[in-house]
Order: sequence, then structure tokens, then C-alpha cells
Amino acid sequence: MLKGETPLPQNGHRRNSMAAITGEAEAEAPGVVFVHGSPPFGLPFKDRLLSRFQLIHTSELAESSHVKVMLCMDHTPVTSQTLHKLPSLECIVASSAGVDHIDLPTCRLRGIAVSNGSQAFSEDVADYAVALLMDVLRKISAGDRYLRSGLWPAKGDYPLGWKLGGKRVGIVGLGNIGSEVAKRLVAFGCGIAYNSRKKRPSVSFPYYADVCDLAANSDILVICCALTSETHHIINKDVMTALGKEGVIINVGRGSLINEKELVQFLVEGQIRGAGLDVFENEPIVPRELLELDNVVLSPHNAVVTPEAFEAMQELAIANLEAFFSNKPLLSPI
Ligand SMILES: O=CC(=O)O
Repeated sequence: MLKGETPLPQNGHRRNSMAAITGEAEAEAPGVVFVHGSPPFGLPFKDRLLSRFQLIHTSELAESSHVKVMLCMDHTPVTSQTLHKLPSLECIVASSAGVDHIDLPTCRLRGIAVSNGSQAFSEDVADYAVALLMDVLRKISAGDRYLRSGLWPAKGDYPLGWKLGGKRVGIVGLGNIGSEVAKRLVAFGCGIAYNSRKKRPSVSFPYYADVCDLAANSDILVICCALTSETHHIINKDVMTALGKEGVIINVGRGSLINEKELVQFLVEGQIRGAGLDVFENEPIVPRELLELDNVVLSPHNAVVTPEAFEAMQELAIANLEAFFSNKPLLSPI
């Protein structure tokens, strides 16, 4: 949220009905849910939704002026034009952790509450961030390629990697995912510090309000913050210079959190040690130079996807929709 902005509402609306006024029992009509985009619904999930709600799809947008809640199960942009066509909208239930595909300023202006899905898969994303970090430091994928290409007998042992324990890790964004990353890396014997919008009073790790200061005091940066107009290119050449030649960057947030051109240049010129990247600025296009580099581990935006996380995310989406229709607080408001 930008300074001075009002927070998004948290399902504080009240729905009146004649039954509520007269105290009579009201026949429960299924709540109407506008399904945005073309979600990759599995059949069991769709059936569960249909047993509770009436679903209206994007093709029926013209008839959706009365709809109060939207379900977003993919990253199709929710633009101000989309929102304009839904004048009664009060709530958006998103399945993703990142909600940068939703026009949040318009939601704020219109008083539309938004929930996300990060609770459901923060552990899986954190596992993946640590796996990428371990891979970059210990050169697991690079060693695998070396072995498979038959070079071991011909050229001898592959160069050694570096120890994870004892490294100073700077976490950019200590939300659900960042906190899980911290928990895991503490267990590996790393020192943790963090940057986020505000210092978190309940957290004892050192806080740096400035990302360059965090980088100057870290060996590794793990990027897990939300992409907003404030965090766009939060990792740039100044931050990478502060991190230094032995520094490693892991990104499980969004590609545009890093100035990708500058990152490529720093990696190609050996001005940082390596990177583990699950996300890119122009997905699914990945800069060609990165494909040539053995100090970079590349992953096709896969950190969130496990069947277990998918299941948990569906539960959370249904729970948020039910909370909306029973006028209770959303479970995962942003
Ligand atoms: O990247 C995936 C998500 O935001 O859920």
C-alpha cells in the first residue's frame, strides 16, 4: 500500500434483506460468483463450487451488473475496465499470492475487499526458495549437467560449491512466504535480516528500511515481496553493487521486482556470484544470456505448484467465498 492510501476494506459491508428486517426465515439462494478469466478448474473443485454457488463466467459479463463477488483462479488482469462492468462488486477472492494482476487502486477507491491465496502455499514457495539457493551455492544442477554430458571422466572433478550455514541472508518482504523462508534458513544456521514496508515489532531479526543497506550487510538476498509500484525494480544495480561479487540473489516473487537487464549484466560480468530465478520480467521469455550461465538456476514459475498446495488453495478460496456470503471477515485479506 502506498503512503497515505486507505487500506482495502475487509468485508465489512452489511447486506439487508426483508427477512433480516422482519426476522422471518429466508430461503437460501446460492450466492452468485463471477469467475474471472479461464481458470484451470479440476472437475471436483468445480463441482464443489457449483454445489454452493451460482457461477457466472467472463462471457456473461454483460449480465453481471448485480454480482458482488469475483473469483480469480488465474493471472488474467482485472483492469479498471473489468471492474467498471461490475458496478455492484464488493469482494475479489484471488487464488494467487501475488495480486499485481488486479487493479488495487481502483479496488481501494471503490471499497472492494481483496483476499489472496498465499497462506495456502507459503511453505511450498519457501521450500522452493531454499532449494534454489542450495542449488546455486552447491552447483547441483550444474554438476548434473556436467555429469550427463560425459565430461566427468574427461575433465575430472567439478568445481566445489559454497556452504549455506553461516551465510547472512537478507529477506526482501517478510510476509507469509518470507517468514517461512526465514524459519527454514535459521534451521540451516544462517543469520537473517529483512526489509519490508514497515519494521515488524514482533520480529527480532535486524530490520533495514533501505534495501541497499540490507544488501551491504548480506551474502544472499531472497526476494519474496509483492510487486507494487513501490517495489518495481527494487533490486537494481545499486543494490547488486552493495551485495557485492560474492552475493547471490534468489527470486520467488515476481520478475519485475528485479531490473532484469542489470541482473543479466551483473551475472555475465561476474559482478555477483549467482542467482536462482523462478520468475522473469517477460514470462515465459527468459533472457538468452541466462541460458548460457552455470551460476544461474532457472525455473519456469513453479515455486507455488504442488498438488497439496493446490488443494489448500481451493479450500481457502471456498472458505473466503463462504465468509463473504455470511458477512464474516475474509480469511486472507490483503
Ligand atoms: O506466482 C504465483 C502466485 O502469486 O500465486
